[in-house]
Amino acid sequence: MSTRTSWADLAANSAAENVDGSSASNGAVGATSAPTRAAYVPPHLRNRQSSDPPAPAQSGPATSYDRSGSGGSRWAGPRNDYNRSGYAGGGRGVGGWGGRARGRGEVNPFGEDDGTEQAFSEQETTGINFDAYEDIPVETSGDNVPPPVSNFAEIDLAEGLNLNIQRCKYVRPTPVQRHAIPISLAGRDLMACAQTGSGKTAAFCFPIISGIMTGEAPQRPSRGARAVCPLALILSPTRELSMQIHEEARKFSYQTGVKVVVAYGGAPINQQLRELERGVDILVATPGRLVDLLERARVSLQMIRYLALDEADRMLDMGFEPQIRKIVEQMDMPPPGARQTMLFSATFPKEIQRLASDFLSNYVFLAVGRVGSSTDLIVQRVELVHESDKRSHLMDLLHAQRANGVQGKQALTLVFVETKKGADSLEHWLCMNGFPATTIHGDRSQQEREQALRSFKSGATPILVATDVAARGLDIPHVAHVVNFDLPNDIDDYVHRIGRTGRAGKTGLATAFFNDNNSSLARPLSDLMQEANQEVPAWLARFAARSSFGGRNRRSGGGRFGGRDFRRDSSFNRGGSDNYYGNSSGGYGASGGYGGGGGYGPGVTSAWD
Ligand SMILES: Nc1ncnc2c1ncn2[C@@H]1O[C@H](COP(=O)(O)OP(=O)(O)OP(=O)(O)O)[C@@H](O)[C@H]1O
Repeated sequence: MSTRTSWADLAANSAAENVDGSSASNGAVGATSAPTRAAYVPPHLRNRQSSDPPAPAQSGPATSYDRSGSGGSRWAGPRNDYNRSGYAGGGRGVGGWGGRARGRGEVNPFGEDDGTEQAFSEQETTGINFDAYEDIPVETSGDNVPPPVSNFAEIDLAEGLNLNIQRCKYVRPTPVQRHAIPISLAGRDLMACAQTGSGKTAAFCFPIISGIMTGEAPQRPSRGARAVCPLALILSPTRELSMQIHEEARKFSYQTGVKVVVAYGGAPINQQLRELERGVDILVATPGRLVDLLERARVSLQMIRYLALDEADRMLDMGFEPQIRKIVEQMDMPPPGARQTMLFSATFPKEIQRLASDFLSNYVFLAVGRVGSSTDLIVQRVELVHESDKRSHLMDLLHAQRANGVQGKQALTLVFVETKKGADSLEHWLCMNGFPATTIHGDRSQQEREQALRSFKSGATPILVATDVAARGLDIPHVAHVVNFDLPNDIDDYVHRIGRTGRAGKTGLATAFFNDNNSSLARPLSDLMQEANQEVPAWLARFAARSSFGGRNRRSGGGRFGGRDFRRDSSFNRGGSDNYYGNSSGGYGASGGYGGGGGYGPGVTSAWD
C-alpha cells in the first residue's frame, strides 16, 4: 500500500511543479478542477456516429491560413508571391534575400497578443529549469568541432529569429542547443543525441531558419514548373510529430518571410498541394506522403540545402529505411557535402549510427548525456503485475491520483499499450469506470487522432491510451504520469515513451507494469534505471541477473552503455577517411558498451506512419 501512496504523492508533486508560473499566466484550470466530460462513444460505434466534432481550422495545413482573415480566396494566402518562395528564381524585389518580406496577414502563431515586450519580464518564471541540465556530460567528436556557446546572444542568428526566440520565452539555450547550433551554423553535418524533452527541435530549426534568412537567394526553376522546390526538408516518423514540428517552426519563422509547410498522410493531399503551391522554404513531412508528392512530381528536392531527420534512429530502422533511402539517395536531392544534414534523436544505437553515416559528410557527433539514457527528471517505478491484474492495478493507481487531487488539465496520464485493439478496449473500460479517456493509434482516422490529442491536451479526457504512435517526440504540456501498461520489447522505445513526461526541466512520473512476458527487458531496464539513479526493486534485479546475455536488446550484453560515436569503436570502423578528435566534458570514459548486434527488431512498426 505504501508504494501506491508514494505513486500518488509523486504524481501530486509532479502536477504541482507542472502548474508553476504558466498556469497563472494563462488562466488555466487548476489541478483540482473537474475536467469537462466528453461524450463517450464506444470504439465499435465510432465510425457510425459523427460524435467527434469536426477538426478545428488549425488542424490542417491549408486551413490554418483560412484563419488569417486574408480574404475568401484560398489563393489569397499571405505569401502568394511565387518569386520569393518555392517558384521562379530571380529578383526578390524585397530588398535581397536577407531582407525577406514579412508575410502580410500571416497568422500570429503566438496568439492575439504578441507579447514580445512582456516576454523578458516573464521569462525567468515560465522558462525551463536549466539547473537540472547543468551537470549533464557532453561529448563531441569529429574534425575541428566548433565550440559551444552559453547564451543566445553569442550566436549569430538572424534578427527576426531572435525576436521569435524572445516571443517563445526561451531565455537560455538548452545544452543540446548550446552545442548543436554553433556546429550547424558553421555548416557542419551533425549526428546529435540528447535526452527527451531537451529542446532538439529548436536545435535543428534555428540554424535552418537563420541559414535561409541570411543565405543567398536561390535560383529556382521557372514559374511554369509544376514541382515546388523547398530549401529545407525536415522528416519525422509520425503525422502528429510532423504537425508539431510545423507549429514550432512557424513560431520560430514568424514574420521572417521563411515559409514552412507540412505534408503528412491521412489528410487530403489536395489541401497540402494547394499550400505547397503558395510557396515553401521549409517542408516538414512524413516519409510516405513525401514519396507520394515526389512520385507525382509535385515536389522536387533539387534545391535542398538542409536535411533534418528527427527521431533519426526510428527513421533509419527497418520500417522506414527504404523510404528514407529513396527520398535522400534516389531522387534529385543534392548529395552529402552539397547539402547540410542533421540527425537528431534521444537514442542512437550503433548499428543505426553506421547506417546513418551514409547520409553524412565529415560530420560532428554530439552526445548530451549518454546515448539512450533517460532523464533524472523522471521518477521511474516498476511494479510486478500479472497480466490479468493489470486493469485493477491501473484502477488503483488512478483512484490514488484522484484521491490526491491529481487530475484534470494539469495532470494528464498517458497509458501505453501494445496493440490497437488493446487500446480501444482499455479506453472503453476506463470510461465505463468513470475515468474519461480517449485513444490514439493507427486504426483511427486522422481526424479522430487529432481530436483525441486535442481532447487530451485540453484535459477534457485527461487519460490517453496510446500505442507507440505517441511514443516519440510529442511535446504535451502537463503529462504528469506515463504508465507502461504493456512494456515495449525494446528499451529505446521505453526511453521515448517515458520521455513524454519530465520535459523542459519539469519533473514527471513513469510507472511500468512488469511480468514474466517482459523478462528480456529486465536487464536493460534495470541498467537504465540504475544509471538514472532510480531505485531498482530487488525482484527486478533478480530477473535481470537471470535473463540471458546477448538477447535482442542492444544493452543486454554490456554492463555499461554510453554516449559514443560509433567511429570510435574499432569493430564499427570501416577504416575509411573518418578523422575525428574526441572532446568530452563531464567525465565519462571511452568504453563502448552497447552489447550484442542487431537487436532493433520490427517492434510495433505497424503503429507508425
Ligand atoms: N531554450 C529553451 N528554453 C525554454 N524552453 C525550451 C527551450 N528549448 C526548447 N524548449 C521547450 O522544451 C520543450 C521540449 O522541447 P522539444 O520538444 O524540442 O524536445 P526534444 O528534445 O525534441 O524531445 P523528444 O526527444 O521527446 O523529441 C518544448 O516545450 C520547447 O518549447
